[in-house]
Amino acid sequence: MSTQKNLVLSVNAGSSSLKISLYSLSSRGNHDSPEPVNLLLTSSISSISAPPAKFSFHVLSNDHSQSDVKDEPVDRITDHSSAFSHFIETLEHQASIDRKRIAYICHRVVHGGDYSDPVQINEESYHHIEKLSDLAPLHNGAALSVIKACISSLPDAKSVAYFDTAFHRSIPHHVACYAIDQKIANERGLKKYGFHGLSYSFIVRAVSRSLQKPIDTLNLIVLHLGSGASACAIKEGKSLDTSMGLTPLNGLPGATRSGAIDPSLIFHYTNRAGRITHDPAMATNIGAEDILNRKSGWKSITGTTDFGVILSKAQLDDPNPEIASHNPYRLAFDLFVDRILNYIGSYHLKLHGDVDAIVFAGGIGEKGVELRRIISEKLRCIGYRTIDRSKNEDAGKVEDVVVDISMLPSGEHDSQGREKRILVCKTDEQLEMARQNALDSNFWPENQS
Ligand SMILES: Nc1ncnc2c1ncn2[C@@H]1O[C@H](COP(=O)(O)OP(=O)(O)O)[C@@H](O)[C@H]1O
Ligand SMILES: CC(=O)OP(=O)(O)O
Ligand SMILES: [Mg+2]
Repeated sequence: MSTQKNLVLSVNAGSSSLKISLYSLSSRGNHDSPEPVNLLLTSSISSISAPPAKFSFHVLSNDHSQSDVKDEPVDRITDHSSAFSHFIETLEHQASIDRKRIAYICHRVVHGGDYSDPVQINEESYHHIEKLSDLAPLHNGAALSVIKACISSLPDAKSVAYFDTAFHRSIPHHVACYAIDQKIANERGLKKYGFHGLSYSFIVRAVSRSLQKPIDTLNLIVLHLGSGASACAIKEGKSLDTSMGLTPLNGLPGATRSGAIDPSLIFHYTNRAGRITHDPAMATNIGAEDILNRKSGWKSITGTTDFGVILSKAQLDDPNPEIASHNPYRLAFDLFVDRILNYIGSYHLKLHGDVDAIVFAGGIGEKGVELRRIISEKLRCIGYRTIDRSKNEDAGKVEDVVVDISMLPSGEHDSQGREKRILVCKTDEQLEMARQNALDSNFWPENQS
């Protein structure tokens, strides 16, 4: 058994899930290898916020059948930290991998404030991330609880934080600014930060490779639709605008999040609209942030956080526009389509119509066949390709990371040479972090040529 310390563990604390992947570094100096890391195992814990949580574990080896677990309900997983402990126990018992070989643990940290690069966790960076927790109430605290668990269960590995916000540092100042007193905005850092950045960076690279088009020529409208959902306008490979804002609450609705509302709504919703507080004396206060982050979205409209269930019960074949007034699943579906179209329309204009592709990603974007079909039909009037029914239905079944689901008459493109395709991308934030880690000379000086 190898004892080389050359493994990278990537941990992605989403709002409702924990996704973990373990990689080894590809042969050093092998520039032909498409990725600088090789996947050894993956694990995911979903439905953390809608128990029982479901645990999956998959080892990539010739004989992995004995160690595989698929969607096993685990009652004792109640939060991200217990989810991570369950993973570590399974790793110990099911996989013959020596934990001491893990050199780095990459943590997806959703809010990084003004950090533009990954940072190694030490007392100072830990406290900085902790201070930002109020700006990502469903995420930063969960990521910190996993970082703590790693420090105690994997003491030989170094933890590094990778930030969702970093990708959006290219958003122009006037786009990131809110129309409020600029002195207060500057003092308090009140601006659009944007999230899902690790996913967007992965997607830009994957689409560039798939379309064989350099990143700095790529214009995309990407829809990352998961428990949290956002849209991003990407110009020449960089974020131009995105739908989430100061916090991951703004923009599209999500599993338990309202998305954009008139900010005054909250004062009419409840007269106890205080802020979320960590002070136990105030624990009974139903804060505005709690209502909008945890008690809204699909859960509040339909009772389920699972968009797959919403699609199956939305009676999408019924063309009656009134159906949404008595079918809550249809209401959720129609409302989501409406909000997604708001962003596509606006980003299409911001990109002057020069768009290479609309990309669907995230759990809903990758699995929601009907959502893709209905949105794509509405995009034909602005020049996007018709989607191919069977390519759309099979997108989740093929191995490819990027699947073109549009009917594309070969060589056809608009006056700017852009083909306006519709793509599905199996995004992978864990791989994005591991890749960035493996290529970083600060972490692997001996691995660089
Ligand atoms: N068959 C399906 N069709 C549409 N959406 C689905 C399906 N299965 C799962 N989903 C949605 O995918 C979401 C999870 O997406 P994911 O991107 O993995 O979430 P997270 O934000 O936790 O990372 C679930 O909350 C569920 O709503
Ligand atoms: C930023 C965000 O909402 O992330 P997730 O969708 O993983 O919860
Ligand atoms: Mg996610």
